[in-house]
Amino acid sequence: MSPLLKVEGVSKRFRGLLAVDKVSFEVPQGGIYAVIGPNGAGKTTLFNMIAGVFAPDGGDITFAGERIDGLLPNQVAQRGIGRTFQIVRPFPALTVEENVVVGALMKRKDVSAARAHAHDVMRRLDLYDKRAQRASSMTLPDRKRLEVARALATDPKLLLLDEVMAGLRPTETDRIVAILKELNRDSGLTILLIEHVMRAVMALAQHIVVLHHGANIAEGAPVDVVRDKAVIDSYLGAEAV
Ligand SMILES: Nc1ncnc2c1ncn2[C@@H]1O[C@H](COP(=O)(O)OP(=O)(O)OP(=O)(O)O)[C@@H](O)[C@H]1O
Repeated sequence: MSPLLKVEGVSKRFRGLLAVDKVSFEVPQGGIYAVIGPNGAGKTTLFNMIAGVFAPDGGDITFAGERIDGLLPNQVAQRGIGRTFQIVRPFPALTVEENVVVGALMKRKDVSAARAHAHDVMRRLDLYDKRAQRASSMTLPDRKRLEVARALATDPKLLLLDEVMAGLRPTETDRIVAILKELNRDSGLTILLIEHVMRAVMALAQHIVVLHHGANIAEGAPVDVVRDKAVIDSYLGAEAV
């Protein structure tokens, strides 16, 4: 089967800095893959290229058989890639429900259909009881789940998650991990996550890609990647293994 997402030799330079250096990997339909690596390794830049924020300086990105590198963010989103941001950015003055409806309207013209879909998504993310609350008054764990809900409301085939577990306690991390596993199992949602919280990576990912100084230094099954000497030296440290 052809992969849902194919990243081939993708690079991005910011002035003198090679932020992403000829990175290649594939994500199969229905997979949960993770990108890990130290701060500044190029993970968010890679996501930004997949999501259409930056065009790569070199390389190809193919999604569902179509080249998407160079498309604009809304064109990428229309094709079925939903994303969250490292710094959560819901509309603060809107309620939880209104925020999720905004996402749902991307693929729906009808507001009542968008609202019905938003209700579905909020139930899945344990946000339904908080739907009337303003985003600005939410706790961090709730805002993180709202960020996932907003992305999910756009009906993605591929969900890009940028550090959704950061700052959460282990019980809250486990709650999001369980929700993501359920979405993957029930709807076949393909997930690519950037994550520093290894507890979540090990619980979720079937395959890990490791970036360091922009380059892919290792990839494979989680059990193998965490024992890889280059990964331990550059990122995990010996105590993590
Ligand atoms: N818009 C930009 N302009 C200039 N330099 C940038 C820009 N975005 C990222 N960089 C630089 O590119 C490099 C990779 O950054 P990136 O944010 O992709 O790393 P990261 O792996 O996501 O890090 P973190 O784990 O801290 O989020 C860094 O040196 C960063 O300073």
